[in-house]
Amino acid sequence: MMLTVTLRHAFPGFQLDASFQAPAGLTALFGHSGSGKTTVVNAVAGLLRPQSGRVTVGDMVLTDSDAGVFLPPHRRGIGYVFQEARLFPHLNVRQNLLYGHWFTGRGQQADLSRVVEMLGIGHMLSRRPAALSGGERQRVALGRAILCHPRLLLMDEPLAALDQARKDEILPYLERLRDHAGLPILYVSHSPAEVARLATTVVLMDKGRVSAAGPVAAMLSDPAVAPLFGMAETGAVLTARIEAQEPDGLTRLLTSAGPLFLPRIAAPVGTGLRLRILAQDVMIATAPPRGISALNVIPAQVHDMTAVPGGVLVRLQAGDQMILSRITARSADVLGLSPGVPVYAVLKAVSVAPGTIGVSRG
Ligand SMILES: Nc1ncnc2c1ncn2[C@@H]1O[C@H](COP(=O)(O)OP(=O)(O)OP(=O)(O)O)[C@@H](O)[C@H]1O
Repeated sequence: MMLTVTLRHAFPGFQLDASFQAPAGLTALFGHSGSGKTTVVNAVAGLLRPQSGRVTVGDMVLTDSDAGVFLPPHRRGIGYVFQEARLFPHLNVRQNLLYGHWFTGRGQQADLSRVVEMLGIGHMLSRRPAALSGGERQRVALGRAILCHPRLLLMDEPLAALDQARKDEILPYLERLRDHAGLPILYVSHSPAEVARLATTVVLMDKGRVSAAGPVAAMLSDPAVAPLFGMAETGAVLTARIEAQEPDGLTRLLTSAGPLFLPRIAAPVGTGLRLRILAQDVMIATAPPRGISALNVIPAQVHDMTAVPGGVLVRLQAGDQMILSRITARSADVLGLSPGVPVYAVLKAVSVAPGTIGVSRG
């Protein structure tokens, strides 16, 4: 199932001209305030009729200006999750989940059980929303959206109103949804950390246009794109698999670039992970360093170098993955770096915060 979007719409002083595709998985719509994200979401939802455009999910046409098609919001089969959960305060969790479902059959029961289990909300079914934390309320809102059997989920900054602890609590459920629901999720976010952890596809918006779009790992390691997330947030995403839990408290990971050691990650051997490695945490050496505390020394090759404010962003090819490192121009010069030069990327084990590590299927 794929969402395809082509939109043209003019407001006084603002022109939207955006096209992108969102495959199954989570597509993050990312961009500055005023870049047009909400306008895109409204047009996909059917709240804004674009002056011209076409929106389809699978073989279902939601909007087609040429053919005069414009389905109203309630006929689009879209599940919504907003910043605030918007649950009914007088209904308990179970009633909130089932709101809008008329018939009670065995299929529906099985559905409910599956969703309740996926979101870990079984123990709160008889509680009212007032007795839930913000994160728990958002899980119920997710459940309600899925139980309507949507073709597409629209999420507009669903974590923005939560503190970090509540965000951490709900992120694993969003990962499960992304990996198991089998439908496109269009997810508006301002947070590079969320995009790095959750997105399958990233669509970058700038002044009403799509300035770049593609798979998350390629997007976040692209020197032309990464700095737009902010220099301190610039970093590549690596996929890895837990290979062993070591007796001294480290977890040994396998990546295509070689082994990686991080402080204990509480997940079973074999679990697929997604690691966000910030460019400012990666050092470069031209010979294998000795007598150094950093545990991770990854053989790599300079792919390209881009001048950025305060230094140079070096893209390193390690195995079939890309790592970014931000160093000063002087260091780049002293090391004699240029494309093709073999190097070692050096990473402190503790620089990858446990809360930023994502779990992915496969
Ligand atoms: N109904 C409207 N009438 C006129 N201008 C509008 C209307 N809706 C949006 N705009 C303009 O379109 C531009 C894009 O707005 P939009 O809300 O889509 O941006 P955004 O990327 O979602 O921003 P934010 O991250 O702040 O929510 C803005 O300049 C806004 O003022």
